[in-house]
Amino acid sequence: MSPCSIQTLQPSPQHQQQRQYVVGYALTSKKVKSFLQPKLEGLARNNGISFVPIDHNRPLSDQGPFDVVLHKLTGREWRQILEEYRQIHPKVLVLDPPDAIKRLQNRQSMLQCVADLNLSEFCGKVGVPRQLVIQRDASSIPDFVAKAGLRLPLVAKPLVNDGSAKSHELSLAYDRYSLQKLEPPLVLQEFVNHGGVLFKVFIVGEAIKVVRRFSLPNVTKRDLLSNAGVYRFPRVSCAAASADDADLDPSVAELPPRHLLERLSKELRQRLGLQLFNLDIIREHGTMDRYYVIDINYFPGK
Ligand SMILES: Nc1ncnc2c1ncn2[C@@H]1O[C@H](COP(=O)(O)OP(=O)(O)OP(=O)(O)O)[C@@H](O)[C@H]1O
Ligand SMILES: O=P(O)(O)O[C@H]1[C@H](OP(=O)(O)O)[C@@H](OP(=O)(O)O)[C@@H](O)[C@@H](O)[C@@H]1OP(=O)(O)O
Ligand SMILES: [Mg+2]
Ligand SMILES: [Mg+2]
Repeated sequence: MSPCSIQTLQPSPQHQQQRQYVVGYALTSKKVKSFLQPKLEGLARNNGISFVPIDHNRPLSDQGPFDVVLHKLTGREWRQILEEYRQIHPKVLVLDPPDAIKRLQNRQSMLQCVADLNLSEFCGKVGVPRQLVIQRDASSIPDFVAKAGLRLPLVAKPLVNDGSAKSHELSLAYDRYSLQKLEPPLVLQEFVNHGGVLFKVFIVGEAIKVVRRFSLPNVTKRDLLSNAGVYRFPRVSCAAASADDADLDPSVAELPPRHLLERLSKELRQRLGLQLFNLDIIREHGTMDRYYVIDINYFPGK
C-alpha cells in the first residue's frame, strides 16, 4: 500500500467522533442503587452513553436535551408529565410509555394479552392460570369461587401491582372459606404445580435472557386434605433464589424451547407496547409443553 492509500483509510474527523447519547432517568433511590452500578455506567460511557438524573423540581422540558427518558415511577402526576413531554418531544424515546406500563399495574389487565394469544401448538401451549377478580366484599368470596369452579389451592394476589411492598404480599389458600379473611381488591389464581422452579424471561427490546428461580413447591392432594387456611408467603423467586446452578430433576430444569420464548416475547412486546420487562413462566409439572405466564414485571432488577 502506498502512503497515499493509507491516508485515504484514515477515518475523517467526522467519523472519529462517536455519537453521544444522553439518558435522563427518573428512578427511586433503591432502583438507582441496584441499576446504575459503576460497571454499567462505565460500559455506557465507553459507548458514548451518559446517564443524567431528572430533577423533579424543574419542568422536564427545561432539562436535557435527552435522547432517552428511562423511568420507573408510578402515579398519575408523573404519567401526565411524561405524556405531555412525549407530545412536545416525539423524537425522545420514552422507556416505556406510561399508558403501556399502567397495564402491568393491575394483575388482571397484565395477563390479558397472554390470554388473548394463540401460540401454535407445535411450540407448546402458553396460557394463564384460571383466575377471578374480587373487587370487594370478602364474605362473598367462597360463593364466587364455587360459581367460577376454581380449583384449590388458590394464590391470592393484590389486584394493584404498583411496586409497593403491599402489592407483593401474596397468600396461598387451601380452603375456600378462609378466603373471607383476605382483603379485596385481589386476584385469585389457580395454583399450578410446576416442580418448584420457574423461568424468568428478561426482555430488553429484541434481546431475551432466561434464568431459573426457585418457586413454591408442588401441592399434593394429601397437602390439600391435611391443610386448611390462608398462608402468607414471602418473595420466593427473588434474585437470591437462583436455581441456575442447582442440581434439579432434568424434566423440571429443562428450559422452555428457545423459539417458544422468542415468539412469546415478540408477541408480548408488540401487544404490550413495552421494551423493558420480564415474564414469570411456569411449566405444569408432569408435562413438557404446558406453560403458564403468572406475572409480568416492568423494568425488573437482575
Ligand atoms: N398461579 C401460580 N401457580 C403456582 N405458583 C405461583 C402462581 N402464582 C404465583 N406463584 C408463586 O408465587 C410467586 C410470586 O408470585 P408473583 O410472581 O405473581 O408475585 P410478584 O409479587 O408479582 O413477584 P415479583 O417479585 O416477580 O414481582 C411466584 O414467583 C411463584 O413462586
Ligand atoms: O431489584 P429486584 O431484583 O428485586 O427487582 C424486582 C423489582 O424491584 P426493583 O424495581 O426495585 O428493581 C420489582 O419491581 P416492583 O414491582 O417492586 O416495582 C419487580 O419487577 C420484581 O419482579 C423484580 O424482581 P425480578 O423479577 O427481577 O427478580
Ligand atoms: Mg413474579
Ligand atoms: Mg411481579
